[in-house]
Amino acid sequence: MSHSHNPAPLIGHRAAGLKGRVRVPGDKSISHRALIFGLLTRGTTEIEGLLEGEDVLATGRACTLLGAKVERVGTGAWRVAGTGIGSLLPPKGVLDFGNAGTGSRLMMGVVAGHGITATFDGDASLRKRPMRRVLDPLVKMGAEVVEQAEGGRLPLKLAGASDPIPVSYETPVASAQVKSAVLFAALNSPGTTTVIEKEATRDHTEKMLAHFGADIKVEPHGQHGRKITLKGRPELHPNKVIVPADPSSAAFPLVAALIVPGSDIVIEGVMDNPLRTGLVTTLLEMGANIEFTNRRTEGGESVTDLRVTASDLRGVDVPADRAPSMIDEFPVLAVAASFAKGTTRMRGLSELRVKESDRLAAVHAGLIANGVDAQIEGDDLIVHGGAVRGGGEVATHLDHRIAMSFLVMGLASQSPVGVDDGTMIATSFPTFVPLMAALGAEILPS
Ligand SMILES: O=C(O)C1=C[C@@H](OP(=O)(O)O)[C@@H](O)[C@H](O)C1
Ligand SMILES: C=C(OP(=O)(O)O)C(=O)O
Repeated sequence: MSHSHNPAPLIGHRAAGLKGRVRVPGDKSISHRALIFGLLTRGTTEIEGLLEGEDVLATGRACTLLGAKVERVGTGAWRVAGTGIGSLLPPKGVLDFGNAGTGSRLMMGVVAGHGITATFDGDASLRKRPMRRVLDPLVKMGAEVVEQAEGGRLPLKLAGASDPIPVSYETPVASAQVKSAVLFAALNSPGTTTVIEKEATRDHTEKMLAHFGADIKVEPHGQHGRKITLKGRPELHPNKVIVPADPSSAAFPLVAALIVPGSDIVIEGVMDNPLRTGLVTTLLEMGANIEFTNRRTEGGESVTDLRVTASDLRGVDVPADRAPSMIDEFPVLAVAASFAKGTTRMRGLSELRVKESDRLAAVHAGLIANGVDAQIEGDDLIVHGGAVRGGGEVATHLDHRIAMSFLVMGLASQSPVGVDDGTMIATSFPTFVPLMAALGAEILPS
């Protein structure tokens, strides 16, 4: 499927202190999964606080093509009438996931576990991303890759197995998408599947499996890992999903408030699942003023309000084993590090090379374009902070997080920072520009 769009360049201007209270949209990871659980549950699943971003909407369309009735009943309020496990329909069209790695890979797991054939496609960014990491275990479970672009890439056609073979699978990369694809395929398997991860990654699929009544066990494995055991063919029961605010989106106003002098903001109800809080941990080590108030549980996840005031940051060493808990936050951490006193070293970033863009290269290039002294050494990114000149135009390579990170940089640099295209921001945070404006930040078309 060819996607072309008109790039919309944006520019972030130097701001006076940011002020106000905001709530960022629902978590993207949980939103994708909520729709997929709706599809796999017979009966009606109600969702509150769904992220209405392009990535998640693409997953909703795929669920419709696979037989669900997906209905928007209010802002963020959705209803999914599912077919149930084992009863998906063969899709009449291509499953087009646009820019979304998560939607495409999770749905490959769903399709692999059913006796149907589906074609998966996406935009120019998604077509470059590696899919073998999910296809390898799914083929072990009996699925067949009928057609694929070179290197196991999209577009590809996948024929699922009507009786997927239960497996014991150790994920070779720290990836919640790979883990989740195997678990979704295993849902229609006549036996018990085990997934082992050496390093724990976000556990939303596991939590939601339990929430919908599946028989799942999660145990510690080794020093940082987990072993997940799932019994196939459960009868999932419809259960309401309340989606908490996305910590990966909260990261942008959070870093903005730290680096813009005079800022004092509150970001409400941010999910603080410990497998998602690596950025906050790191910023606290850097000397950030972040207060956690009103901690409570929402939709089975712990959430908290974050009060953030402008801070004098200092450079730190970020250990590689923290990377999975902040994998999408490194671009904006690199921006925070640019304003910190001293050097920040972020270790073990190889996975950044296979996101919507090669984020290691894109972040490095953006820093250099704005006068920040930075190097890549192996899989590490090193940023020497201080006053940031700005004035650069950053190539975003169809990557929403690169766009938002450098617009945030422009709010505190000496000269404004431009990005060549802001359209991809709509994939994960469609209200980013107005939300930042409500805090007093000027992000304008250029
Ligand atoms: O499972 C998920 O919802 C996600 C997992 C991560 O990807 P990987 O599994 O490739 O690490 C993350 O980068 C992505 O934004 C969302
Ligand atoms: C990596 C990301 O998403 P995905 O893999 O779903 O495209 C992201 O949102 O930063």
